[in-house]
Amino acid sequence: MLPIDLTGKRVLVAGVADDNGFGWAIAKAFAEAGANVCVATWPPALNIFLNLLERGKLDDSRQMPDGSMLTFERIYPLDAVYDNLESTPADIRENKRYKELGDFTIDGLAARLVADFGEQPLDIVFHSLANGPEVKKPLLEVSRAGYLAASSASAYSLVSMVQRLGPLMRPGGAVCSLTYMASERAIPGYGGGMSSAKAQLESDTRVLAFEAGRKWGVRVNTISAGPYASRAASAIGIIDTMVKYCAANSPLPEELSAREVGTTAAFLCSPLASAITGSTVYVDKGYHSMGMAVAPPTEDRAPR
Ligand SMILES: NC(=O)c1ccc[n+]([C@@H]2O[C@H](COP(=O)([O-])OP(=O)(O)OC[C@H]3O[C@@H](n4cnc5c(N)ncnc54)[C@H](O)[C@@H]3O)[C@@H](O)[C@H]2O)c1
Repeated sequence: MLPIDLTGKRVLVAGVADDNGFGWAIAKAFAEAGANVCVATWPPALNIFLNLLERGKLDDSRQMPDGSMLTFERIYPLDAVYDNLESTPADIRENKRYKELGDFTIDGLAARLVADFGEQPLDIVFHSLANGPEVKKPLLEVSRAGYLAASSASAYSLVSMVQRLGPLMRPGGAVCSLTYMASERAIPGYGGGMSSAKAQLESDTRVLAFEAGRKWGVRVNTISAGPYASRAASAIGIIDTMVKYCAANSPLPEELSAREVGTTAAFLCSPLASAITGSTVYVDKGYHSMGMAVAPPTEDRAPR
């Protein structure tokens, strides 16, 4: 057998706050491949996530195929909009959800990883986070602040993470993120400048792959996932329509599962993918390859 074997590797998955999103499925796939998994969680969602875990509400989702339970080596607070505490606005540092957490910035995350595990603590960094406060607004109505906030949380966060975590990665390391096809085709309803942020993320993936490859031997890729009804995606307001439309019109006429994104992530970040870098890899049942809709989603033509 040709195994995806990540035994002895440490992964950081940034953007896990429940068991509904891609981040959870990705963390689980890495754990199934034998990696030690740390996660980083947005401070406003951290307490709820810790409570769900403590009260056993996520135990069903924590079940691993071998009968063991998914465990995280560490759960770090992270607001990926902030690079260091000095440049973080006082109202955030003083906010009740943030002030007891220590350094929740990307610099703080890097420092905690070094304090907990030593100088080169990481093999894999997975960026599974995005935020667009005006995502429901069409681009024609998006404010400058909303557009820049989407870019900051959803695109520059990756650049900053590679800048700060790249030096902590062991040789053969891999970085990966999640993008969406709205970066290259117009998807009505995916607003707020999020389409622009995803275009930045994909372009940055190519440039970071070159720079981080030459500097640290680290690979950088992004997975372009099909629509999936996570918590963040539900905020768009039309995610169910997007999921049904894609399932009805894809070469593989079925809904995408988070696990399919997780297993691709495990492969892409494993030594089996050692020659893949700078790529946008579609995990969308082939929808990106279509040039014409087959049919609108209707009740009698429901996806399998
Ligand atoms: N769900 C989809 O249809 C879809 C499709 C393609 C790509 N994606 C991408 O997948 C990634 C994961 O999203 P998801 O759909 O699994 O939803 P999700 O809600 O599970 O994940 C988004 C995470 O980002 C976190 N987050 C938001 N702002 C943050 C910040 N400033 N700092 C740190 N964390 C922050 C949230 O707390 C949440 O945990 C995102 O990049 C998203 O754009 C999603």
